[in-house]
Amino acid sequence: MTTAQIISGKQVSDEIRQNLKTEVEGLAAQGCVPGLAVVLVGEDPASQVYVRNKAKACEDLGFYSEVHRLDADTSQEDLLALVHKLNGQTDINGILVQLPLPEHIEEKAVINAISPEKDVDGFHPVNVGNLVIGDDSLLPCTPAGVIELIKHTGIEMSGKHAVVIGRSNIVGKPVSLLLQRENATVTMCHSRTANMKELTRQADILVVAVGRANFVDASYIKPGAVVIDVGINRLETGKLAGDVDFESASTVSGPITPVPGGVGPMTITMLMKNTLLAAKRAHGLS
Ligand SMILES: Nc1nc(=O)c2c([nH]1)NC[C@@H]1CN(c3ccc(C(=O)N[C@@H](CCC(=O)O)C(=O)O)cc3)C=[N+]21
Ligand SMILES: [Mg+2]
Repeated sequence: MTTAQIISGKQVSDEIRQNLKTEVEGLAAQGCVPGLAVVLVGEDPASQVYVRNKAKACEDLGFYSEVHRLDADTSQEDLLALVHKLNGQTDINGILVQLPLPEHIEEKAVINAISPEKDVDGFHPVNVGNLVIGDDSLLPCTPAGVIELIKHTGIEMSGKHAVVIGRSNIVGKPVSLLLQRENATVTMCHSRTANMKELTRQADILVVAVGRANFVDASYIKPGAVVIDVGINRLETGKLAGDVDFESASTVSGPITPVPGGVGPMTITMLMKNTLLAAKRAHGLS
């Protein structure tokens, strides 16, 4: 039976968005309206949903937004030309090119083409470098959302053992850096880690980003540990599953995120927060 506290990403997200909305109203009076451009190449159904959610979030918050839907066979050259155009548009403060891109397009070339000041995904090498150094940067959205959710539990990160499963550039690596920034002691596990359970069972905070449905069950978890599930796996049944087997894990864990309704909504909220920050910087207001 689940006795664990469920961390509602939806609820935390709504609270943050309410604050962002208030700030946007104040900025509008100063002639600053945050603008986000979302670029989608091809017709991946999951991407369509995310892009729609992002456009809706913009509308709810009073942002200006543009959605550019390009054919799956769009050339890299044409995509880069659009990015350059958006870099030059003063009504656009944030640019997000939805990943993954079709195989004939080199993702790195596209990410590198986005102005670091408009890189609201936090994927550009300049922003990644600033994150590593600890300088001001636009933080990657999912990792920033994970930290917000942990903060929301009220559980102190400083001095705690945080274990991250996964070492991707978009989640595992940056979330490890952010946890360190919060003074946690961080262990990173990945597919070649030999004694994974031994490590995860020592975790006061466990962040799971492996991309495998229901990979982590109760046997990985120290009683009372905070568990953050970054996984979004679409099952054959059409249902969404996390990387954590919630039913099992929540019998031993402390506060734990569900999927859906956990990290996902926070990712979009952090995107909005980054776009607002980029807009303020562009207007010399931050
Ligand atoms: N350049 C780029 N930046 C991204 O941030 C990016 C991307 N590409 N490609 C795809 C992934 C995935 N992603 C999600 C965002 C929100 C939810 C989300 O809102 N999930 C809801 C459920 C949505 C549903 O029902 O499918 C939830 O977990 O409650 C999920 C996934 C952003 N991504
Ligand atoms: Mg989630």
